[in-house]
Amino acid sequence: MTVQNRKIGFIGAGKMGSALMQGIIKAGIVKPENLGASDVYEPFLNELNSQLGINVSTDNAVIAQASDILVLAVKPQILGSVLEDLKPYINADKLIISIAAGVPLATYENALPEGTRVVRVMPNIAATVSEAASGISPGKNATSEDLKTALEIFSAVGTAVQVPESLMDAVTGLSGSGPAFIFPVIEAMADGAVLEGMDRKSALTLAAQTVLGAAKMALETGLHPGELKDMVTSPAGTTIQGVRILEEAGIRAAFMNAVIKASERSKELGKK
Ligand SMILES: NC(=O)C1=CN([C@@H]2O[C@H](COP(=O)(O)OP(=O)(O)OC[C@H]3O[C@@H](n4cnc5c(N)ncnc54)[C@H](O)[C@@H]3O)[C@@H](O)[C@H]2O)C=CC1
Ligand SMILES: O=C(O)[C@@H]1CCC=N1
Repeated sequence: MTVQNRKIGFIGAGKMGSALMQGIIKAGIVKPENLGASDVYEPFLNELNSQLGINVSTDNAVIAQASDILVLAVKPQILGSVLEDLKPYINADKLIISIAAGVPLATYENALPEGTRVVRVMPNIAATVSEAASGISPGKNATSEDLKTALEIFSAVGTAVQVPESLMDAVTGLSGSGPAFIFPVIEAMADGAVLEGMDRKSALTLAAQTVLGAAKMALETGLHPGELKDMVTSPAGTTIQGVRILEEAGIRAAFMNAVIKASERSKELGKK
């Protein structure tokens, strides 16, 4: 069964919930009238209702009852109380998809009624522009159809891969948090060009397109990133001078450590 004609509800319509809803509507896999969202903050709901034409409510129970697929998009820290509130409205006919960082599948399976079908997903904010990178792990009661459903939803807003649950914290540190590691790179590279005299708008356009182009080459050529770097660095040229500066600054260790630290924080959030 495809997701078309099934009702998808979001509990939490903040940054990630609304990014996903925008991406899903843009992809056309679900009609706005089959999409719903609840949040404690009414202005977010009003905006989504007027921009996307989806159903909204400040009552989680209303959205939970109306949905075949329920996406949990609230902070991990409040998930426990949200699961308690939702419990009376959940049964084995509904598929629960959670995007909360760190929280293990077992937490949902233990908190919700016996047999509840849960899939854990870690997407990223680029769902807004249909370029999310998502890791997906099905829970013990999820069927192969449920996994297909999750893959269909998250492939519609970018690229989605199934990963063992043991790697979900690594997915969180890498692609979940990753956009926030790259935005400062774009900003800082643009700053360099501004310092050289370029206007800010052109500098940001060129910096962002450079990141996009490099990412596309890595994905489409399948070449090792080191080989791609070698294609740019002419002997005694400009690039190798910049590469040396980045290596002196410890850029590789900095990025590795950022991913590791974020993954560790994901593990910590899951223990609460
Ligand atoms: N922001 C991101 O890039 C990503 C976030 N996530 C996960 O998505 C989840 C949401 O994160 P964000 O959207 O960034 O946070 P956010 O703070 O923007 O959104 C959370 C929303 O939940 C609402 N909320 C609070 N209590 C509620 C309740 N009792 N019932 C219903 N709604 C309630 C808030 O008003 C808020 O709009 C988190 O679990 C996070 O780990 C996952 C991947 C990427
Ligand atoms: O920072 C966070 O906790 C969330 C999870 C991944 C991206 N944002």
